[in-house]
Amino acid sequence: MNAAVLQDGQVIFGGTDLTINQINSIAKGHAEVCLSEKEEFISRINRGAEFLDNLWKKEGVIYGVTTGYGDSCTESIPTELVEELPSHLFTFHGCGMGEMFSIEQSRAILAARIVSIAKGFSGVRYKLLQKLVDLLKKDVIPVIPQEGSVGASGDLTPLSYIAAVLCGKRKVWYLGQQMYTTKVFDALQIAPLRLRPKEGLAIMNGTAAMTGLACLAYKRAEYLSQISARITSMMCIALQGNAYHFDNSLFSVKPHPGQNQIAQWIHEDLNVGAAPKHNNRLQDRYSLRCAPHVIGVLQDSLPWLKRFIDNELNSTNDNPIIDGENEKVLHGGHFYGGHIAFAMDSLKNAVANLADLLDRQIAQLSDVKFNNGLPANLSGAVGTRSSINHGFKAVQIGASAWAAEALKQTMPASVFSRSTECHNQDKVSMGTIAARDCIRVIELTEQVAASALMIAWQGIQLRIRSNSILWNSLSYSLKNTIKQVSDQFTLLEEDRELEDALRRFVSLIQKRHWRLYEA
Ligand SMILES: N[C@@H](Cc1ccc(O)cc1)C(=O)O
Repeated sequence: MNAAVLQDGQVIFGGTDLTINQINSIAKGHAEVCLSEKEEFISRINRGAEFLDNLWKKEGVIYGVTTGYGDSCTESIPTELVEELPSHLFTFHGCGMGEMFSIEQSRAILAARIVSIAKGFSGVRYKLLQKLVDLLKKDVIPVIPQEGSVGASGDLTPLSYIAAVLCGKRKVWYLGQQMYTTKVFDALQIAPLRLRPKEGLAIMNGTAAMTGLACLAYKRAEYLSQISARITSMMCIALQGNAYHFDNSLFSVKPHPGQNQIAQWIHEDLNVGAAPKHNNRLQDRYSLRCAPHVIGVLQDSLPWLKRFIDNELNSTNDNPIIDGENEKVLHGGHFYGGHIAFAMDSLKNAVANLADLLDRQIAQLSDVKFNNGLPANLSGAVGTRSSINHGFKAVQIGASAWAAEALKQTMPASVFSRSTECHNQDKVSMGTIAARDCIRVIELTEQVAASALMIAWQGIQLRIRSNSILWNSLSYSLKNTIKQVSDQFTLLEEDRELEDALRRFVSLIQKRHWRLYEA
């Protein structure tokens, strides 16, 4: 990877926990990755693999090594076929369907799997970890179809694409293209690996697909919470709303810290002092007045969501657990992604509520019945020209469609558990479906936020043009965002196609371009 873009420094796998931010940096190709070369780490990893080898020689039976997988564990594998077993595992799971995960998402998934295996309880060789890290280093990224995981025997099918690629099979992303793995391996002189008995299972039997996605979703949601607060402030100015709805003493009696934080940010943006003794101003509609109560649900959820994701990311999500130190093989269900499933089901609900909130704010601002004297659909056309111009009418309709589509995706996935694999997997998490839904909800909400930002900016510009607000009365933070939008967008006077501008705004949200709050 180009050294010039490695702005986030180095990330070392092995020995320490990784953060959600580090997974995001790796996904974006902004971090240089390496594997710990500490003697103690290398020997701890290898001890697990050696212990397994010795145990196999001594006892002759180890689940997933000398037996079939899952419900087929009663099948014992003749010694001469044991070596072939791992390649059967990734081969029969080569049945993923649907769209492919993006390169960014696939890097996050690969990185999440390495974090888990590097905990040292998966019974693999150090060499396998080296090979996995090498893929990231050389940016040779497995192509992974999105569909086919129930999220509780691990993400078996998606992760089979990582195992297969290590062995030189299937396809990889390289230089932005999908290419056959053999071709890229030949060109880069990467030798395919032959998996040792437990190694196929170690790569596949965990929650890395949903967890990698969860790390990406978390970062985007965190930003959406902040930008929704900033947009609400702009909407409040444009609608000439009641700034005292965000007063500090009002919020001191409702002690949700995240909700208070949002109210405080909006209050500071609005540049007003403490509420007067008696406030005659009318109460605004809920999408303004209750904005901290809606955005606050997400803001207050971020800490526990982070804890769930951090813990899953830095866990050994595998089975069986190989404890080389104490020479134990522990059988359990650590491939079960219940925490990520619940986190993603919850996150998509909280985020979709932002789409809904912003869509309602847009509706108020576009409608002359509610917008306190602004033109219909925020059109900036004047004189007779205003009769043929329709301003943001279609963008408002679009925002309603995106909000509805986001809300429609909030059905929890985790409640759709179904018994599968001959009733061995009779309760599963569906966490990967939850994470994919969550990403989609986030995408749609970013579209609504992009429209809301544009429309709120137009509302403020129209107020400035008609002298109903003064530029100098605005807070530093609002002026800053308004200037940033002015660099990207000019006042909508005559109707024009807004698709390109909207797409640019969405991408600027994803790049965290808009300067928001110091949390
Ligand atoms: N997750 C199962 C293993 C398994 C692997 C592949 C399968 O197709 C099914 C089950 C376990 O550890 O018990």
